[in-house]
Amino acid sequence: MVAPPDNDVLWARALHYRYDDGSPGLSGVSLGVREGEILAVGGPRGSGKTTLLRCLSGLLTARSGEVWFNSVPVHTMSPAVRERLRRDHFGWIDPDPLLVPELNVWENTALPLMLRGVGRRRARTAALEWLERLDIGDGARKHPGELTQAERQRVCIARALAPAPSVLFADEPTAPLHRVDRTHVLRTLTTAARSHGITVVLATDNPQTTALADRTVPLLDGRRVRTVHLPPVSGAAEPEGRAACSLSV
Ligand SMILES: Nc1ncnc2c1ncn2[C@@H]1O[C@H](COP(=O)(O)OP(=O)(O)OP(=O)(O)O)[C@@H](O)[C@H]1O
Repeated sequence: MVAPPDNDVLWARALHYRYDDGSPGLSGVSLGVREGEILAVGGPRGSGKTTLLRCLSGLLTARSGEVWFNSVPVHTMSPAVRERLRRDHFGWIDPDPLLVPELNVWENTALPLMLRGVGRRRARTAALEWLERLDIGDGARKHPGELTQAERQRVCIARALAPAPSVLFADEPTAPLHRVDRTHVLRTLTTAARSHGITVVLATDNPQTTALADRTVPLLDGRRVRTVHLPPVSGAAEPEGRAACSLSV
């Protein structure tokens, strides 16, 4: 087992994953994520973005390959230890805004903090601060059923940021939002992550989203690819004069 570079908060080597029905999820993906970096995982639908985030976060165990978090091997951890790692150090945002319907907005937001042992009053204060930042403070006492889908997603983002996780995994976090909302929410998310030193791994097929990241790792058919921009073809009119192709690396 080769130890990962010191400055990578997350490091994965040769990850392979296959679903129970035989669908290939990942075919030998390696990558490193630096501390405080906002890394976008790009690629079209079905390219393996969600599978990669799940393997990196310990939600799925790769069939082969290694995942390290702060130089600690995750791939050899027992399920219980992996669960604790996720609870204490990782945050997750899904494309679908799932909240506990019986709890109000601030209680939903405070839940991960309370699961980490933070007292109710402190957890409530932190939750309210994050809800304000995401422009949903007025709805703190409402229940999820009284919110729009976009408002519920803002709550999910506040809930993921409130415990200041070491790494935030965001799987298409703005998928349910309107275009106008999208930029604002993404900027809030990335600014908050940067100011709190939170590393973000963001799955997206949206160029607007990748533009806010420090770096993009593109996937295709479960493999990392490198996009190569070819020089303009002389005599051809723009934009057809430029072409791009993807190579497996
Ligand atoms: N639960 C599952 N069972 C079987 N196959 C799956 C499952 N989830 C994903 N796959 C398959 O694994 C491959 C990678 O899917 P994945 O969801 O990781 O891609 P993605 O890039 O995140 O796509 P999307 O943007 O549609 O979510 C696809 O071929 C997909 O059909």
